[in-house]
Amino acid sequence: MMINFLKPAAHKPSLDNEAIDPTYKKLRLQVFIGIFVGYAGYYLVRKNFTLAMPYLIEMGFDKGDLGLALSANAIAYGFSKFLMGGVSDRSNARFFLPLGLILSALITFLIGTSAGISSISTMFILQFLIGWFQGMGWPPCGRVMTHWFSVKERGTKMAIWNVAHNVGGGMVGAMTAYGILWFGSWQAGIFWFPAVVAILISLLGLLLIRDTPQSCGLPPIEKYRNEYPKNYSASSEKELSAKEIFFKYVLNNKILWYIAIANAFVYLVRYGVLDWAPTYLKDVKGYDIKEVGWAYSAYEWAAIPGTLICGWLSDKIFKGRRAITTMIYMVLVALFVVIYWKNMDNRLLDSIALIAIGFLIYGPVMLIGVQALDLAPKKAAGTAAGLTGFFGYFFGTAILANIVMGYVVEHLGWDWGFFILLSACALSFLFIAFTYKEEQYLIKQEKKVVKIE
Ligand SMILES: O=P(O)(O)OC[C@H](O)CO
Repeated sequence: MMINFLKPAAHKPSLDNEAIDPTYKKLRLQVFIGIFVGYAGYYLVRKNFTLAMPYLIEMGFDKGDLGLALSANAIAYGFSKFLMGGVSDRSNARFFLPLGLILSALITFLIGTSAGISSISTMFILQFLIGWFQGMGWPPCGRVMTHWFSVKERGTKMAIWNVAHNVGGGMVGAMTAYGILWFGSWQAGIFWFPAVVAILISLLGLLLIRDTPQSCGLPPIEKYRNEYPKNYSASSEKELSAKEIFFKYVLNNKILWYIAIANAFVYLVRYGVLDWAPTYLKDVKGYDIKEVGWAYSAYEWAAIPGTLICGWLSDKIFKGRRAITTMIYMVLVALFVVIYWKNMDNRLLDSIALIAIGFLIYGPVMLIGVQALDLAPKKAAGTAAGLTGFFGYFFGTAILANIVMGYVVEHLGWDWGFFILLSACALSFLFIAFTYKEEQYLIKQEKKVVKIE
């Protein structure tokens, strides 16, 4: 049974005609800022544990055991993004997003206590909880996006929103450094300071986010923008049951399965390159730790322009065709993976290759989320994106990028590791290509206008 305060916000009587446009404009900006700041906040309390690992190793904990505790984060996140996506689709985004953020922050705070780091099993459980509560972040953002922005705007708007996670992730390092300096302990810097800021951000999210336009006395976005996607009708505004969401609209949607499988391979490249970059650069190419750190953060910062350009291209140049945009990006990713692999003596070229991969890979990461939102009814949007997230994190990140790649590199060498990354580029291209035809149909249908009340 749904907890009462989390239920989707009730529709309000319509505002006067002249109030609709200014209110829509104001609230669209307001809810967008709410989900941007809110999702950046989620990344402040996402993987702080990785920053604490050197201190924990000094305290005598084993690297492998700490890695195991960390893996609980990605595994729980994968399951939660899908299952909590189902709950989010039937919840008020205004309360759901801040609730997950507060819970993530509280657990993060707890990890910073001596009880939180007392044993590997405690750390495993706390990492699992963090991953689980983190899964409550993306789906309400997807709900807000599909209810406040039309299909044609989503490439650009999602691209801008999507950089929130790079901004949040990028700020953790600086906050940690200042936190240690100001508060005098690594626990306070790594865990407590970001957790307190995340709680403040969750209050801001509560203040800014609104569930649906109808809950503010506004018409649905399709009517406001006069843009009606395939199969849209008045019944598209009805909240769905969990059974309808999972079995009618998500699990039997063949195209969503293709996208989800493609996402596993895209995430294999995202984390296969990122997580192994420090080891590869240090062990194979002889980089020192400072150079590795620079290359590592350049990969993340390059994501911001790369994502924005990708969203713009998919909306303006490819007219909403996400598949072809992703396919082009994945070919270019493969090209720079080859350069990153084969170049042995030019450090500038290494940096260019890593920046290019970071610039390019986050476009497909974002567009697959957009495609999932586009292909499901908006009342099932969070679950649809959650299915792709589950494949991305459980199979792509935890199993393939971390475990399989680690084993292959250890036993067969880096050439085989790169063979896996290139195969992932090819397979993501292939599975996205399967969605190309359906997307043409979707875009043609969008031109037909279906009148609703
Ligand atoms: O990997 P996630 O689930 O945090 O999502 C990151 C981006 O927002 C994907 O669109």
